Amino acid sequence: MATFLVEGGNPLKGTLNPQGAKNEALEVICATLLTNEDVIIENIPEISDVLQLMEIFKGLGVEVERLRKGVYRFNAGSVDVDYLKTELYAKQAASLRGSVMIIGPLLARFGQGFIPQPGGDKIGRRRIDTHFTGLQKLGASFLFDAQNHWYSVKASKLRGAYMLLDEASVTGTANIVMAAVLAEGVTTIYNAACEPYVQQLCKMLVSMGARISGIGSNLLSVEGVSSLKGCSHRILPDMIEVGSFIGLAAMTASEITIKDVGIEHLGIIPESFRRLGIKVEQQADDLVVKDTEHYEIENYIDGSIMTISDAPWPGLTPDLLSVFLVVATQAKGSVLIHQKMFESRLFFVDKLIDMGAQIILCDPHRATVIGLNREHVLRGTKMTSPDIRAGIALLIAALSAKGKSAIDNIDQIDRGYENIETRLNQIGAKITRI
Ligand SMILES: CC(=O)N[C@H]1[C@@H](OP(=O)(O)OP(=O)(O)OC[C@H]2O[C@@H](n3ccc(=O)[nH]c3=O)[C@H](O)[C@@H]2O)O[C@H](CO)[C@@H](O)[C@@H]1O
Ligand SMILES: C=C(OP(=O)(O)O)C(=O)O
Repeated sequence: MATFLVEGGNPLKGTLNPQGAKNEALEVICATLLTNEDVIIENIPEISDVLQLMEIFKGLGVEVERLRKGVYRFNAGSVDVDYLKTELYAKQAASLRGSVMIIGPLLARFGQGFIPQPGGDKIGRRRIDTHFTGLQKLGASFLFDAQNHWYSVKASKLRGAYMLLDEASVTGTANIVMAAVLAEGVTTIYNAACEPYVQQLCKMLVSMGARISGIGSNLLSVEGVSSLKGCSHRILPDMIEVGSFIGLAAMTASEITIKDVGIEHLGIIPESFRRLGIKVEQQADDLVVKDTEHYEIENYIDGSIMTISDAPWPGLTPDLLSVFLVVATQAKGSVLIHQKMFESRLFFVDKLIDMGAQIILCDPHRATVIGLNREHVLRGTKMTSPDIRAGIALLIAALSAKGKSAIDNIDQIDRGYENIETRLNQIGAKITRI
């Protein structure tokens, strides 16, 4: 397991280019299984989760060709479904969350799909019931092998159906849509997730010949077609990385320009940082963060303490709450961070408290942060990255801290941020990978 050694306290200045979105990449790569024609995808982040998914695809017999950095050709003309029964597949699929999304397309095209308990962040219970109830509605039979933690689906034919999802699951909606595009008849999905990742997936499917309406809403209608063709698709900038960079600039009191952010796809994210008092200026499609020596958290109109909480899109993504939390530690004022979706994502605050932050962990879902207004800078320390987003939050804390820090288990950060130390060192950070 690699470690980052971080020398904190250096001001950063310059421009950062966000990578392509991890969660969109995982969805659209899975969608390439739906056609026997070439699909070209641009702006793929070359991060460990995505590279691991590509390894699974190669095992399945999919041609995966790197045309140039971030641009890949996929051809699923011949797929060896028996690969799903190998031990290697079980190991690979269990290492990332995104692997769960091969089920829908494989079921649609080959009548079967298997998946072991998917991996991803260990941030609390992560049920996948919604995926399977949706696929069952389309006519699939479902089996769960509780002893080996294997989920499997089978269907000789899928038929469109109406369904009201029990929760707006992001990967669940993706799986169901990918199955429905090749089902016979119309599928209506109510309470669908509509994060930009899902919107982008649907747009790519439409360019492959699928018929989907309601894209961007929580009511999707999919009229099944008999086959899909190839297409070219470009992945959006990673909104979580954009948010992480806003947090980094504020916390280190730096001036950073974040280029080509895809502003219209960021939803409530920039405004939520502004509510912490951070000046986030829009210049064309760039965001500029500056003058962050002091930033003051807003209160509600009645004077009470503000809450920053997550919600399904267009609410605030849960994947940025760790960054909001760390940024609040140097603000003026107090805020309640309420992570509603996941129950084990806030425990990393212990490390921030060791560094001198004033945080009360109220319960596994809620933490109150009392901002220090830079009257005391954080102190460098030794820490471990428990998950991808706590990892980046700890890296931001270490970069703002006085003295040296060591962050272990940075493989977690590598899951979602490409060459992060190289990119941050280019604008003045001092991070060494050992
Ligand atoms: C690979 C990928 O794309 N991962 C993302 C995806 O995970 P994933 O698709 O696994 O997450 P889900 O959307 O299924 O659910 C996330 C969590 O929120 C809960 N939940 C969800 C919807 C809802 O209306 N109410 C509710 O409580 C679920 O029970 C679960 O605990 O979406 C999550 C929620 O944005 C993100 O954190 C993950 O980064
Ligand atoms: C929770 C996340 O990822 P995953 O769903 O892949 O574990 C994340 O990206 O913050």
